[in-house]
Amino acid sequence: MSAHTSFNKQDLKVLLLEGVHPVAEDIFRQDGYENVTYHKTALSESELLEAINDYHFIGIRSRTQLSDKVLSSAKKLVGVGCFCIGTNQVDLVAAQNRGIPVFNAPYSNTRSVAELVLGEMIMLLRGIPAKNAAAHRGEWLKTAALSNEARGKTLGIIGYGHIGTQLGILAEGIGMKVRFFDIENKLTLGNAEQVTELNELLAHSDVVSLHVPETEQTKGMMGQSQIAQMKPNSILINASRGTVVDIDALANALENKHLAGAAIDVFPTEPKSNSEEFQSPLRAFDNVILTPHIGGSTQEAQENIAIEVADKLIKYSNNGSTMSAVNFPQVSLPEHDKRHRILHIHKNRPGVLMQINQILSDNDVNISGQYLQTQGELGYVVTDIEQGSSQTALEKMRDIEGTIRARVLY
Ligand SMILES: NC(=O)c1ccc[n+]([C@@H]2O[C@H](COP(=O)([O-])OP(=O)(O)OC[C@H]3O[C@@H](n4cnc5c(N)ncnc54)[C@H](O)[C@@H]3O)[C@@H](O)[C@H]2O)c1
Ligand SMILES: O=C(O)[C@H](O)COP(=O)(O)O
Repeated sequence: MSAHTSFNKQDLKVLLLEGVHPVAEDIFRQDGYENVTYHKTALSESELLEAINDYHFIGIRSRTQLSDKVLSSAKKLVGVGCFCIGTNQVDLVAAQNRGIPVFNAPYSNTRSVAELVLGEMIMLLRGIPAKNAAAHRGEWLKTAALSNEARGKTLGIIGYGHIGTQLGILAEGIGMKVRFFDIENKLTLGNAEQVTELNELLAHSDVVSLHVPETEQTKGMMGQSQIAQMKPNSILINASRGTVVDIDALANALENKHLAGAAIDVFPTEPKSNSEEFQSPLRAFDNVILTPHIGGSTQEAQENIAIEVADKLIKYSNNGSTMSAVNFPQVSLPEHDKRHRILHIHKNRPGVLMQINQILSDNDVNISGQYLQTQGELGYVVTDIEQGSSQTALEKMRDIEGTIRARVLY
């Protein structure tokens, strides 16, 4: 990674929230970013509105809401790092319109979620949560009623992505039959079987586990009628996003004993901090495992995420590379030692590249490398030039119609 950037790294301010693993702060500092502020908690909207204007980079997890309103106050913001998988807490379009790439860690905590769900599935099939709660109250529920082995049971996975596939393999390892529903045609791993109708999956699964992202289609996808389609005495697990399951419908199904149990890690509304009370109708049920959105919260996952996302933010800051940004044209860039690198982010419209090159030609600037990528409404041109009049060229490029932002690295 080049040690030279147009900004003095000491002047670039980094805000890390929600107790991201401390190795992220170490990585920034080791790369020369001395101005790092670390908070263990999320900031409220009003706190963010007050603070964010000072920062060039922000690192968050799933709690911090980077809305259009918050981003409009973030005048200096260069990049956002979601130190998690989900990016639904960020208004990605608003960030894109401001030329701010958003990075995440799409894989690092997936194994942790799959392992948790496997454990919950075994516990629920044996009726352990209810027996455990009763024992804590002094009751002795020694019975084999509604207590089953996982072997030979059917697991229905909804969303067969990074987590769903790993869960499928782990479940097959203990002798379960795995079926899945996904909107895409997926390569099946092990002996898993893809089904084309959600209702069919629901009707024949002993355990249904959700691993979809939060989208318009997945919001409320497990409502009253879908839960009613589930096999009597089956189990529902949700460690994806809280909006995917209708909690009141689930509570009804548990109340009338249609389901044998559930494990829920994510909720439509979650406490903003560990000191806020957790409210949910599911608290009434001993046969429900309730966890505070910790599917990906293991030491291993959090450290790997911190390394991955901090590296992506630093690479973008130092080098302009946007590989794996979720809302931005992706450009993988070589080092630019001994050259100046101009980054030009603009609205995707014809003629911008031509104007950039005209400016360089008019200023006798020799291009040594050029990269263009577009995504939707956004265009990103990176031009490596021989050292010299990059600042003059940059000023002129900023005047090109449709320019969102431009900066030079040297
Ligand atoms: N509880 C936690 O702490 C925790 C941790 C990590 C991830 N998550 C959540 O889990 C989700 C899944 O993670 P992943 O890494 O497996 O994601 P992924 O993108 O690898 O897989 C998601 C899968 O869902 C499928 N899908 C999308 N919409 C669908 C729909 N309407 N119906 C059926 N399938 C659909 C996609 O095609 C894809 O195969 C994340 O988006 C995140 O919200 C939660
Ligand atoms: O999107 C994710 O990776 C999970 O929901 C975990 O979020 P967290 O970092 O807030 O625990």
